[in-house]
Amino acid sequence: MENLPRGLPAPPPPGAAALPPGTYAGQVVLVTGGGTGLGKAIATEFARLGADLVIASRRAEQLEAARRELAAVPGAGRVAAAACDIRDPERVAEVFDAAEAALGLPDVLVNNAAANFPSPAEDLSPNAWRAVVDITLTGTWFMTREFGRRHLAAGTPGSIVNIGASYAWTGGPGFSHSAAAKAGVKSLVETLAVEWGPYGIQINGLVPGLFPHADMTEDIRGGLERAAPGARDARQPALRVGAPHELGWAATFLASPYARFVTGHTLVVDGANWQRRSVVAPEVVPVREQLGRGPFGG
Ligand SMILES: CCCCCC(=O)SCCNC(=O)CCNC(=O)[C@H](O)C(C)(C)COP(=O)(O)OP(=O)(O)OC[C@H]1O[C@@H](n2cnc3c(N)ncnc32)[C@H](O)[C@@H]1OP(=O)(O)O
Ligand SMILES: NC(=O)c1ccc[n+]([C@@H]2O[C@H](COP(=O)([O-])OP(=O)(O)OC[C@H]3O[C@@H](n4cnc5c(N)ncnc54)[C@H](OP(=O)(O)O)[C@@H]3O)[C@@H](O)[C@H]2O)c1
Repeated sequence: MENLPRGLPAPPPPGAAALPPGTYAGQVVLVTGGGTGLGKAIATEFARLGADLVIASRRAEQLEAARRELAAVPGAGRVAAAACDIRDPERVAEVFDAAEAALGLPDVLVNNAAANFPSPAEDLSPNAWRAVVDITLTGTWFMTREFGRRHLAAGTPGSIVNIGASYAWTGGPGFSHSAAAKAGVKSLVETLAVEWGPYGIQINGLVPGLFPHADMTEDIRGGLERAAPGARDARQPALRVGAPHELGWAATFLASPYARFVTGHTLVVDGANWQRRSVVAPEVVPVREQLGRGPFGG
């Protein structure tokens, strides 16, 4: 019988936990951007394992809807929502104050919030560059700094997971701002693992491949083949895209007691898609032509 390529097997369905029940019972997990997309999927898997959750992002209404959804996850602990722009270090400190007062100092920080839109590099205004770099890199740093300072002062251990992107290594034509920011985020993982390891603070990166979801911004969705989570995709070695709960499982492992000797590492969950490079590749189409844009935003 002909052995047809089937791609990587589908994961178990949502609802299964990757770690023992209660792994995060009594632990507080703070997820930025936890009200949408992959952040919500990650928060869901921590909730399933008993964590108390804080989700933080700018839009209060959407956060509240997600807070209710997360509180209904079987096994979930308490769930709090904090409206916050992570570009504002004072607001970041207030989120930690509120989290400490309500639930305790977060044991785990997942830096998932980020900003991105496709643009030819030469078209980016100074403000467009700043918006993406300030949210993705500087916002991640403000959250990380606040988490680190509080744990250093308290003498307690903690674990950070930074959500990245594979163009931190490869560069990202059409996403120069986001790729530069994600390279910075990856660099922070490698630096801080060494600086803070002696104090019991772990920090790792987690890179999603293509994980389509309903909350994707129009800008990002427009540049992709529309596909349902886990759908078949003949252009990837896995022959499918990722299912958001697969990323959630990876995050719960990286921050768990079972990964205590793993730090400074960035785990790529993308079915080897980013390795698909060859000296013979599809014909070059300039980014400006791909995006259908004239020079300098015209
Ligand atoms: C490929 C797989 C990787 C996928 C990675 C992701 O999904 S990352 C996650 C994607 N999700 C998100 O990005 C959600 C959050 N995104 C956002 O809030 C927005 O998109 C944002 C990044 C622009 C930030 O919003 P702000 O409210 O801070 O900024 P604001 O709307 O004032 O815009 C700031 C500057 O960016 C410019 N700008 C905004 N969108 C632009 C676009 N599509 N092309 C060019 N420039 C743009 C604006 O004109 C402005 O510059 P001027 O003032 O000069 O006019
Ligand atoms: N989906 C993919 O295929 C893919 C691939 C590679 C990497 N990633 C990475 O995965 C992570 C999640 O992306 P996603 O696909 O789930 O996108 P998303 O749904 O657009 O998530 C971005 C989140 O960040 C929050 N956010 C943005 N700016 C913020 C700010 N200034 N302060 C606080 N929160 C802010 C947003 O909420 P508010 O707008 O309410 O603030 C939103 O919840 C990102 O780090 C992204 O780079 C995703």
